[in-house]
Amino acid sequence: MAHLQSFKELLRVHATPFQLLLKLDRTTYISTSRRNFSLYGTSHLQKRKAPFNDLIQSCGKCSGQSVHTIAQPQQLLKASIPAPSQRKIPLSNYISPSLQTTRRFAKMALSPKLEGSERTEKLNALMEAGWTMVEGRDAIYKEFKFKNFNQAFGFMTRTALLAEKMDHHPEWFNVYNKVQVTLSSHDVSGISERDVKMANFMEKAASGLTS
Ligand SMILES: C[C@H](O)[C@H](O)[C@H]1CNC2=NC(N)=NC(=O)C2=N1
Repeated sequence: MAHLQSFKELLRVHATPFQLLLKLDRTTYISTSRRNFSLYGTSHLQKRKAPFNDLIQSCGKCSGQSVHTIAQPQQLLKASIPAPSQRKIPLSNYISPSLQTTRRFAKMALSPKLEGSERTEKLNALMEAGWTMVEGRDAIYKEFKFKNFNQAFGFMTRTALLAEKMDHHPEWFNVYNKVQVTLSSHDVSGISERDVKMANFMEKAASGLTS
């Protein structure tokens, strides 16, 4: 598979250095525009040297933020993606992005699958509230039981408005006063902060309504 050795190569591939989107790895993406570039990633500085560390240092603004911006185009041209063997970037990772694509990858990078102690802490709280883990996939489930259909549908309506705002949608089934909900983030094939946020919203929306 063709590999990109440097940013120059990427720019050659793309011909003009703006609106590039490159997936550096599972949780780190870079999108550039004519004026700057942004690194999307949850721990691009913590876990390993960011591929554009020299640019980030030169900017001096990044304090381990998840999104880092700004470099001048000429700096980008100088930047090279260090390519130790395991970090060669397949050309197939190069994505000529629509705005929506950029947003989608940013969402994935900024809200990856929950892991470690943060995951345990957040899921335990939801288990206390009656959520359960889904057998065979990384997802959470709860059945809400309301006084009547009206209240069940009102709950769904409020959640639907949030889902559209978050661009994050539940898998659910409603019959009369029951709403069975499964939450998972399809783009990262597991439970992310988005699912925790939606579950907590549902708990509040249902409080006082469930029988
Ligand atoms: C194109 C659209 O933005 C994506 O498909 C969104 C829509 N809603 C979603 N909902 C959930 N639960 N997971 C997703 O990955 C997801 N992605």
